[in-house]
Amino acid sequence: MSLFSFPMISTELLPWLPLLLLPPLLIIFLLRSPKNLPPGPPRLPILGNIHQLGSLPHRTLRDLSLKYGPVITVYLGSVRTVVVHSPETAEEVLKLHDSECCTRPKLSIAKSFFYDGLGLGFTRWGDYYREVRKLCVLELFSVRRANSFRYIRDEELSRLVDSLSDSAAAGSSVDLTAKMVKFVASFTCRMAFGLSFQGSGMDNERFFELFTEANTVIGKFAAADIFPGFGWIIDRISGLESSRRKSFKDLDTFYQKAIVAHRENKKTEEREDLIDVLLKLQRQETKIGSNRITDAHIKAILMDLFVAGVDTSAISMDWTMAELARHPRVMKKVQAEIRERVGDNGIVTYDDLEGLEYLKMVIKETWRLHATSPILIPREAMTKFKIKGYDIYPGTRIQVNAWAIGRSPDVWKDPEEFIPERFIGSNVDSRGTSYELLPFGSGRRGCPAMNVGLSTVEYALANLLYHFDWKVTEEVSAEEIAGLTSHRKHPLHLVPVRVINRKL
Ligand code: HEM
Repeated sequence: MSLFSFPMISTELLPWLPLLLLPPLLIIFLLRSPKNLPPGPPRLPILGNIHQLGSLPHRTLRDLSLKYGPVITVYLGSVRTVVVHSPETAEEVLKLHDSECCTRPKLSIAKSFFYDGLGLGFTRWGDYYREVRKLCVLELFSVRRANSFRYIRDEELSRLVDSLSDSAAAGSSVDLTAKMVKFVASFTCRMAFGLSFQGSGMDNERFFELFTEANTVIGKFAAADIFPGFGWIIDRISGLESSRRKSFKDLDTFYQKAIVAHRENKKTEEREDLIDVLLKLQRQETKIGSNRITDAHIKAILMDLFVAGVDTSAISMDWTMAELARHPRVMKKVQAEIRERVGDNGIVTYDDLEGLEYLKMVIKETWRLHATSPILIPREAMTKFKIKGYDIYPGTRIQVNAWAIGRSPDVWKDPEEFIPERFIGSNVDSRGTSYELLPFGSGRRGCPAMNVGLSTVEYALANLLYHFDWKVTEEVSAEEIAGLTSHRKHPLHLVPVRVINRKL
């Protein structure tokens, strides 16, 4: 046999070839398949564990963790996902190994809705991400900038209180859920776009509609993210792809018109809004990484701001008011605190907020029971590391079950009860340094705008509780529906009773 000829296999052996190849293939498979993974439930081919997760995955995952331990592996289709369920393991992910798993997985929504990773929330880790986050934190979410928009929050709050006062005078019940979403959305719209625009046919009402549509589309589960290769076909057949495309196109057109209106000086609001800030940076040829700021960058940042900022703040207010309606003792106590501090000044000011200790406990207790983002936004491991001794391999998706940690009997006494007093003398903080309570996440991917979120929620709630008593005329349910965020299932209907008569 020449040195370069292939060894010949006798023709009688050919039918047995598959059988002969099986043992070496099996050995290769076993050697290559990852070892020492966190435990988890058995999975089905193709589907993985997706059929077990149900409509409220944070609850199902918590139940699985009771059986398998605080770190579990589940498969979303073919995507290996590790979910952690205790403060210690959350700290391992968000602090100890933060730098090794601070990227986001490549999700289809990032490409189709978030300008292919030009924004923040769904952008992969890297130089670009670091630069865009720095720009947002310094220029858009700073305390100084937040303070410059206080007047908008005041005006929108005054509008909300006036409309609630009208309902109070008529003795009629209001859909407080809708009113609070509208309050946050209007505030955010004015902060980003200014009050109104001339000649372009757009207004904040229209944007509000577009935004509501977008939230529905974004919350929907995409097959492309768990069945790489063929999931996109399912999304196309189910109509998800086309509804995402339509919603994106509508918002993109809206943002573009807003940018052009600003360039042409057609906005009516005198004061500087966020588009002004971003356009100024564009004119100054400021760079994000090696790129000059384009309109696409500005639109991507606006998209993040609306998607990440409006829903989360409004949901936090909604759950708090619902829990207060369900717990009259706590409602009375928090109102007494606010009214005693503010007296007949006619408005709760930002300075008053500092002294409202019980209100802060009420909000924390609400976030403990109802994490706005129950399993946070997924991360992805970039290197191999260990959590609680288990091996986490690059490419593994990682989720932190903040909802389960908030209800863990290992962490909290009477975890299912709404007892704000549990925070008296406790140093558990909501800003991402206490892993028992993670309303804003933590680490490199934690919420970059928590100051804006916290002050909106505290300020609005303090004033709603100062100006009105709230009569409960129907059962207030704590049922939830989960998407990217966790909403209450039924709108909150309460009857406002005006108690402080001085106008804002
Ligand atoms: C009470 C209000 C808010 C709550 C409870 C909240 C909560 C969160 C949570 C849980 C995350 C995910 C953190 C993680 O995965 O570790 C997040 C991320 C984010 N939030 Fe907030 N948020 C609020 C307000 C806001 C506001 C007002 C804005 C913008 C104006 C905003 C912008 C963002 C952005 C851009 C991200 C993505 C960060 C990244 O991936 O790098 N949030 N927020």
